[in-house]
Amino acid sequence: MPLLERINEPADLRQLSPAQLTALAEEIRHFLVRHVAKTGGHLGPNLGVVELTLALHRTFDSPRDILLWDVGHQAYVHKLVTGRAAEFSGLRQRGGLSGYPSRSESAHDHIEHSHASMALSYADGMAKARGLSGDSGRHIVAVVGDGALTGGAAWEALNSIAAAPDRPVVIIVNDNGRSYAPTVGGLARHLAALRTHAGYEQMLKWGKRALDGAGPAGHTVYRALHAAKQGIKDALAPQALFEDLGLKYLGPVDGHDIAALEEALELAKACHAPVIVHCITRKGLGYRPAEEDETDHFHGIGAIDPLTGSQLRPSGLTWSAAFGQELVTVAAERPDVVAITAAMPGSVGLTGFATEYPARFFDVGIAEQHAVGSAAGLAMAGLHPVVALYGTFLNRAVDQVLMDLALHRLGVTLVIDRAGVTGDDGPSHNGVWDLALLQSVPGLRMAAPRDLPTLHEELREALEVADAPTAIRFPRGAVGPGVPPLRRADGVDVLRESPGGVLVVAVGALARTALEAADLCAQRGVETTVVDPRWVKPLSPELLRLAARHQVVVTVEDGLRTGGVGTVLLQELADAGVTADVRVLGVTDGFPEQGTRAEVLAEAGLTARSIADAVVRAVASRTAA
Ligand SMILES: Cc1ncc(C[n+]2csc(CCOP(=O)(O)OP(=O)(O)O)c2C)c(N)n1
Ligand SMILES: CC(=O)[C@@H](O)[C@H](O)COP(=O)(O)O
Ligand SMILES: [Mg+2]
Repeated sequence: MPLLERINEPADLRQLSPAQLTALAEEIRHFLVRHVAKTGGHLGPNLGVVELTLALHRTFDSPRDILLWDVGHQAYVHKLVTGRAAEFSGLRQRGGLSGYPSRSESAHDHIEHSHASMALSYADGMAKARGLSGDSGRHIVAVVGDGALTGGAAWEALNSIAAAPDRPVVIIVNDNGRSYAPTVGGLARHLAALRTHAGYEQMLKWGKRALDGAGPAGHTVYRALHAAKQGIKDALAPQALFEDLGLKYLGPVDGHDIAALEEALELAKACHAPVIVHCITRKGLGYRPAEEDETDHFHGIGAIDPLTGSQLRPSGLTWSAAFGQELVTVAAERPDVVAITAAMPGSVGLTGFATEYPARFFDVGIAEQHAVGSAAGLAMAGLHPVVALYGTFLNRAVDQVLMDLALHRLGVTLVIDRAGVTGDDGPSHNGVWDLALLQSVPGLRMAAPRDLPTLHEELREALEVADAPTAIRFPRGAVGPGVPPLRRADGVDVLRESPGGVLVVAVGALARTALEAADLCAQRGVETTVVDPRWVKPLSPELLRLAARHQVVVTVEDGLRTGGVGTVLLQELADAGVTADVRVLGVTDGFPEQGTRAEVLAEAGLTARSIADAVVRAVASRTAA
């Protein structure tokens, strides 16, 4: 019987011999490749934490002890050893296993969102609560990647954790040297310097073994060496930043050597003080296509051929790639244009720009607030920064957009990728907040391209704005076919025109769906005019004039219904005394259950059929009134 089938709970791991643990790790790697190749997911990160997860669950007693996973994308092995192997065929699917920890799945799970650099804050809070409850026997362990450690929130928590030696937290730094791309910055350099410790520690071990064979004299020499260890350490290796903060530092430890890991974890457990265990791991370990993938070691993949690692459903030209290609073109004409990413150069389409213009490209690590804040500095110096990030991660930098960009009226362009529903990455990844959040930013101008031509146009228009922040937002996935306008009036693209009294205002990439809905309406005797406002903040006066000429106005946006474009239009029409019947269609549940983008959009009533139903109902109720 496969060993994995014998593991129903972490305690089962403690019965295994070292040889069985090695065999189990092998089985787990095969299991991960077999399943994630079908479902897609974070294969590379999870292949890198197999031994670490086994050692953690053998040393600590979850769920009595708390195991926290920063980001949580690397918790598949944790799920496997906590009784969920049978559910992996439904990973990241509607009604299936979440791609992140989920309290509804298991008492072993705690943090459910996927936003980096927060686990240490939970650990600090839980440690304080443990102190108040007197439950000193409970260990609190947080696994934080080297990438997540570049996030400011992690240092806010470390500052607090280090200040309380009587509030022990075990911090596992899972250091594989990468976020997606190699982790950047001074911290990454420091961790790398500490990693060289590995050589130093090996040298000590070798010295011990060699001297052990030399009898009492050898022991005397080794004891002298060991006594001088701190001096040697300071001389040969960098003084660990963490120790200067007041945290104990253990490591670096080979993150794939279960015995060495357990030795270090037992030491950490016995520390009874805040302690860092610095584990050196390799993302993608044990699966050659991931190991050899220099882009991101299969950080996050779609379905692949497990034999070759090749993508089964290549997506064609994505919005991210289209943006990146256009920015490279523009940058040739605009030497003032610079680009910033928060540790996701490939995902947001900036790899080409980074290659062409390395001096004008900045990866700030997983630090969105700093990405926007540093853009303010670049703009004040006369440059035009383009900050490319995912919609859901922009949320944590809204204050910087408000106070550092808008208040100073700085020409910075935010390129908001994965805007709108993403779906299979679960509720914390949908980029549904940007349209509503940014509506509140004074002076900020926002565009939502519907296809490639409008992406190019609106990006260039945004880059011309030097006295206010601008934002361009587009969804995950392929750009799709063009949607040519019949005509453009004062910035508004008329996509379909009819004498009927219904106006459909389609925001961004949903324009094509809105046109399909218009066809369905026509089949039911309702003729509609469909327009794309292109710039959704501020709304064009022409849009208000168009709306005032129609009895029914239906707005459609891939974003929160409350506070989005439709809400603003409704308010502006009311302010102008327009009596049109306005129906706002958008995402009403900000935290939809995971599923495909199509499933979540359907649930939100944003399919062609559901939009057509809404239009026909609005006309019927208007007629009845
Ligand atoms: C605030 C935030 N920004 C960006 C991301 C996207 N993201 C997911 S995992 C990841 C890299 C994490 O690197 P690390 O913490 O080292 O974990 P590893 O994947 O190497 O195990 C990033 C940037 C995120 N989850 N949260
Ligand atoms: C965990 C995380 O935040 C990222 O890895 C994210 O899952 C990537 O999303 P995309 O697959 O849309 O790039
Ligand atoms: Mg990493």
